[in-house]
Amino acid sequence: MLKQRPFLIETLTAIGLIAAPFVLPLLGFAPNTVNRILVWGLFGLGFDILFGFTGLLSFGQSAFYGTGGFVAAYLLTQAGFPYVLLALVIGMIAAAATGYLIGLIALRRTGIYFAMITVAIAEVFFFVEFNPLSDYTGGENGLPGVPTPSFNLGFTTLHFTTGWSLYQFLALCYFIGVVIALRIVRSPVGAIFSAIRDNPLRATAVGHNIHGYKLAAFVIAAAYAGFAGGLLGVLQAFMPPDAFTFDTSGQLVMQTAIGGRGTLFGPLVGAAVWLSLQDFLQATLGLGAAWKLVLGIVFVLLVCFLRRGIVGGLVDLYGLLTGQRRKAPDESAAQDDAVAAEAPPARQTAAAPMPARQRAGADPSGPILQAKGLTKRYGGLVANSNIDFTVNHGELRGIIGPNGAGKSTFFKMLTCEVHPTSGSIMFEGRDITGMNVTDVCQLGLTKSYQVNQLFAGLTVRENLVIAALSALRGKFKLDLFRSIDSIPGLSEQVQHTLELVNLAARPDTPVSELAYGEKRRLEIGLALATSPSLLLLDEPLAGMSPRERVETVKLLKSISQGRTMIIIDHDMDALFELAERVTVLQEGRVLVEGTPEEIKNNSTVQEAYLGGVHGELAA
Ligand SMILES: Nc1ncnc2c1ncn2[C@@H]1O[C@H](COP(=O)(O)OP(=O)(O)OP(=O)(O)O)[C@@H](O)[C@H]1O
Repeated sequence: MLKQRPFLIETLTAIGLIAAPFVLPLLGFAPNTVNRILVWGLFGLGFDILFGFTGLLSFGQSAFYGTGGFVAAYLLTQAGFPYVLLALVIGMIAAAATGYLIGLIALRRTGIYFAMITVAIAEVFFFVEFNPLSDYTGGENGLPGVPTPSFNLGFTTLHFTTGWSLYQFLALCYFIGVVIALRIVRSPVGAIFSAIRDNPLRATAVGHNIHGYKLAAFVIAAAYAGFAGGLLGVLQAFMPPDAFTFDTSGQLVMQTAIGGRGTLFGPLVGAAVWLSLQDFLQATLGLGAAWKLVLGIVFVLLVCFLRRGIVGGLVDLYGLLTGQRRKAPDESAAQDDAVAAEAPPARQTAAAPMPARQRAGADPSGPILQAKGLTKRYGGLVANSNIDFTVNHGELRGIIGPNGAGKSTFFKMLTCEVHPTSGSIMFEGRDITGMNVTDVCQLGLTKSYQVNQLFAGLTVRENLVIAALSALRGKFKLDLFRSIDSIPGLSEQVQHTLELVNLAARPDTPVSELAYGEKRRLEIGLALATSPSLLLLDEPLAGMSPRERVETVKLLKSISQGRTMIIIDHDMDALFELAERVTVLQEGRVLVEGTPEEIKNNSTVQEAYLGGVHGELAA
């Protein structure tokens, strides 16, 4: 998430764009090169929202660049449409609509399969442009005669023709593009984009409809591409057919990687490097087609030694100088969980319990959760068998069982991460069997994970913001231009959670710099920030030192006030101290259920644990 410094980046961008015609010629930049850089930069703004912020690597942006470009060029050259700006906007809308339809298909897959689908779709567009639609697109000849814009102001007419004159129009378009992109990445939607990039599984689990948000990012990128495609036709007075080629998509990806993804300005800087190198190596040194060899070497060096690109490298350098270095998401992820340093002891929190969600009509004295006959089979393996399980409002239930007893699978079924083979789950009187994890979280049932599932590239506060946004905004809302700070109750809820999990002293610390115990507390905080009425904790004490365990048990006690919780853990002493009732699972079945005292003295339970933690039980 970009830091909220109102208008600073916008002001610097405006100054840069105004100064460019005076400074860049001194550095040897021709106006046409600068104009091409601006078009690529605008194209890249949308792509960076998709790739840099949302983590979706598309190799098919040429499809939208070409669509927007050819729609605008067709209107202006073939259909006699006189308004250049309006034609550009229509082209942009056509590209966005195309992006919506393609996104519906491509986003059904993730990772490399998503990327492959985008390549295939771009190839289809290239074919369609050349063959069935060649009457409209000009086929291999493209569409010549695209006019430049002029605006009649009544008392005078402004003409933007070529060179620095056209630059003014392109610079204004780029500036508006930057302002819109900044609004988007600073909005709640922008925050959720970053969460999807860092950990889509957890973004889903804290209650966000990530498919909807990914589609939004895809459409935004397509809209930017469409507008930039239209500008290409205006810039060249000709809409070239190669706008649709794979080279266009590939060049955009490389420019973004060179300039720095997730920075918005990376694609512009990457385009400046690419185009100036091209001009210098081809024209000045006369290397011809061999210039790409040099470019390839530059690209490899940059990717190896400046992983966050030029802009990312500069941001890191600034961070180093000012002591606020932010690690790249993948860099953080690599270090996540490798840090098992001893955490500072947790103080017992003074924060009052956060209000849990209460469904209208729910009986606050009866059962909040009822599972009947819950069975889960993985092929021939029965992980859970015919489990009947009831938890009442306000109860703190413990679940124990030897390794492989089926505890985590049981939790996964309750939160609808996996669907039961048979049986049913009622939550607050509603049948949630077969629902998805996002909807169940929105109803007020969520869990903290056995293995940390944090947003590794974000800070502690930003992590909690992602979770709190789901409770405050629902699973999907397109408030693209709203400042995240303007959401009522958000900062209070985040602050409250920070205090509850004793991380109020480290809100701006990146996740990668947290000690292991702190990460575990943040893991619990992520679940808590969604305001659940039933909170499941899967081994919250796992991997903690004895001192951390004692402190975390205190923390769990304070969290449990006014909340219903189910805790799985192997630490019997801790669980017997916390829970009012304990359910023992063995080989996927409920072995016995009772008060901690009854469980401790139960001979069947002791039998189940013989050779394991029998001593602990007897203690
Ligand atoms: N996705 C899966 N595919 C196949 N088998 C699975 C899957 N998930 C769990 N199992 C199997 O189901 C059984 C129960 O696993 P589960 O993780 O629920 O146990 P657990 O009690 O949580 O264990 P632990 O205490 O070690 O975390 C195990 O035999 C496990 O190998």
